Amino acid sequence: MATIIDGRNSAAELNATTARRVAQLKKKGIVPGIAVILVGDDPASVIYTRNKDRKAKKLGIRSILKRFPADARQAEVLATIQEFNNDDRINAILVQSPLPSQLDETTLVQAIDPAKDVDGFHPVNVGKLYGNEEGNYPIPCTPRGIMTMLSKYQVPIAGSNAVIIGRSNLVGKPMLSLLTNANATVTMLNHLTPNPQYYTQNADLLIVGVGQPNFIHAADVKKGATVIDVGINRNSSGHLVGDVDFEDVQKVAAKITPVPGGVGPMTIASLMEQTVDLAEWSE
Ligand SMILES: NC(=O)C1=CN([C@@H]2O[C@H](COP(=O)(O)OP(=O)(O)OC[C@H]3O[C@@H](n4cnc5c(N)ncnc54)[C@H](OP(=O)(O)O)[C@@H]3O)[C@@H](O)[C@H]2O)C=CC1
Ligand SMILES: Nc1nc(=O)c2c([nH]1)NC[C@@H]1CN(c3ccc(C(=O)N[C@@H](CCC(=O)O)C(=O)O)cc3)C=[N+]21
Repeated sequence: MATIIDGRNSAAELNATTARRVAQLKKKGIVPGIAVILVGDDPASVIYTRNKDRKAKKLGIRSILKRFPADARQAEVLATIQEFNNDDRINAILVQSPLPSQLDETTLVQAIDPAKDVDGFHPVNVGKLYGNEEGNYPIPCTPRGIMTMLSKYQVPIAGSNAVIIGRSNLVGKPMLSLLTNANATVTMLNHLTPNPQYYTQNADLLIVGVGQPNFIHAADVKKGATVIDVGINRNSSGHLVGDVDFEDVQKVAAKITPVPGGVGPMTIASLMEQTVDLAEWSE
């Protein structure tokens, strides 16, 4: 049976450190602040923003949620981003995705001050990660949380064969940069990849971010592999499930993340960590 990589426990540990860092900043009169912009009422986004808001307040981080109706205009969202850019009490800004189709996500993300870009989506920060640059810059929170868990559970990365399924800007692409920078040999699959098992069966580290329940079974996985399930789906009975058939895959994997309780809680903890990073870097 596989070791379960416990995201809740890892998140609790990280949040304790973040709370101590917030307390240190408060002694200097600094309160970290995050602003989340949510347009419309995509159910997953509503849950995610509520969890973030709750966690931020618990850790002593100022949290502002700015909500717009689904028919919001580009100019008004843009104006709000400018306001947060100019607000000294806010050092982290996040525009929740997905956005309604009348809004241009690229333009909105590029309007965020790169020093306040807590999602690490601004092209300046994307470029720094891609270039493996030194120094302080934000990186996407889901991949960051995954790297933290891999390190905590001593999963070897350098010299490993890593396979990522999915190529989004939020998950797959930043994960590709982080693993490549850490000296893994990385293969990234998409929906047109012929014979995906050819890759997955040779993966020491398999990262799955597709958005389909039961996408990965034991037969797809190399014995002794580490499997990271990023997917968040509802199954036919309404329960939250990942992309990996957990019961089946845990028979062959050495280490595996569950859903819920895996990547999700670490994403939020990493977002809080990075909010405090940005506050410290801007001191
Ligand atoms: N736990 C967490 O913290 C987070 C969870 N998520 C979850 O992770 C999942 C992925 O999110 P996100 O990256 O934003 O989603 P996207 O929908 O943007 O991307 C999905 C990716 O999966 C690929 N894909 C779809 N079908 C196949 C297939 N049959 N074979 C190979 N690849 C395939 C797509 O390929 P192609 O590009 O070719 O279409 C695409 O690149 C979702 O379930 C989301 O809810 C997301 C972010 C954070
Ligand atoms: N700009 C932007 N940045 C994101 O990082 C981003 C986004 N948009 N859009 C949506 C996805 C999705 N996402 C999740 C984060 C935490 C949980 C999470 O906390 N999950 C818990 C369970 C939550 C529950 O029980 O409902 C778990 O997996 O255990 C889920 C999903 C971040 N995303």
